[in-house]
Amino acid sequence: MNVLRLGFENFRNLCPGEIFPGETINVIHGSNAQGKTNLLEAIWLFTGGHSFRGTKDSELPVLKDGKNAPAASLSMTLFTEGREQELRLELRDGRRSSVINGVEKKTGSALVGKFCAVIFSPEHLLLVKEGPSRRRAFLDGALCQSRPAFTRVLAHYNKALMQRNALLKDIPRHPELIDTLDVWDERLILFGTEVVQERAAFCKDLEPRAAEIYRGIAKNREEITLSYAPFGGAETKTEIAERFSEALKNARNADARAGFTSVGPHRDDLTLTIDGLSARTFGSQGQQRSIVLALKLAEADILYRKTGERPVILLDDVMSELDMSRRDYLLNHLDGRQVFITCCDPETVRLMETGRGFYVEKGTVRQDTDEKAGEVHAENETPTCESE
Ligand SMILES: Nc1ncnc2c1ncn2[C@@H]1O[C@H](COP(=O)(O)OP(=O)(O)OP(=O)(O)O)[C@@H](O)[C@H]1O
Repeated sequence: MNVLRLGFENFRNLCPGEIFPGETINVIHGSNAQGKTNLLEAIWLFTGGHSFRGTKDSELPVLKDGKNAPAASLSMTLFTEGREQELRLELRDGRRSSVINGVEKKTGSALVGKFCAVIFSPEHLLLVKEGPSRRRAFLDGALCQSRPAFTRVLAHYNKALMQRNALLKDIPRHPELIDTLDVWDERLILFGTEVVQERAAFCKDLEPRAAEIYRGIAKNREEITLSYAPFGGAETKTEIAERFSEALKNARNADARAGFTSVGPHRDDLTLTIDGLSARTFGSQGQQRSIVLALKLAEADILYRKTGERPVILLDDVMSELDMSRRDYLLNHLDGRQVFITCCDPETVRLMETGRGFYVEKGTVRQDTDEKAGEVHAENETPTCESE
């Protein structure tokens, strides 16, 4: 799929306007705090997801006299499913509504599945830098997008886990309740086994793709591995269920004392290595950035294989800490994908062999005159918001 046009009105600091992106690389450049990420965020919201910066919907419309305006409006012309489609997203009083090809929908979630994108923002570096929960969230998020049925399985597992934990907290006051744990153990094993199998199958799919992309980014100088192997690497459904059941039994008394469930897929990790060493402990800033990028781009490829539509790639502030050859990979070797990259350095635009540049200043977005190399910005005069 390809974004052909994006329109924005009253959205954050962006001056009302529209852009016509190219179908390959689109570099959005400008100084700090001019509105580059806001533009990326406007595109992202068409996935139906929340802001990737954790902002509430009511805070997204433009600030006027210290208050957010009541409404913001975004529109997109998208080429998908073999034709042009018109999408509109309205944010009014913190609520979303949408219009898809002229048909009004009461919710913004009606857009889910219409527009697909994969986002990399600096916060995603926590996927390598922090503990296992970030990596589990990455796996589960990617699985929910590519296999919607997984969302239900995960919800059932989390519900059973919550109920088991509530029961464990009651046991010190009512020791006789310990026998009723069996019911919740059964449910945890039923859904947990499926969670583990789905994650393991996804990682098997993801690893060769991510490794190939990483080799491209690092110009074949480094190798990465991904490993998700809970319960001693058990593979079959029966094996996983047996080992999970055994682990729950062994941990039962300790869990009752602690008041929570200490074993299961909610404690799993995805191990990432670069040249055999833990990416979290030993990876440099550039290597950590590169491995997260490889995971995200591989996730996009898997989505493409499952849905037949290539997700749009949104890369926010990805260039800093990457050397020239890694930048060159992102700008010139992501063939067949529509990519939006934000950066401060106008030199980045000159490294791009084909694509479009957009210059953002004080919320005004202008397309560069030079289609190929994006010779800085079109007009000589400083663009300003009409409302200023
Ligand atoms: N609701 C809003 N209304 C008006 N302005 C806003 C709103 N939300 C954020 N801003 C402003 O938008 C400006 C641009 O933010 P943005 O994150 O897009 O910058 P950027 O160009 O990506 O900068 P950087 O290179 O530093 O990441 C900020 O100065 C911010 O204060």
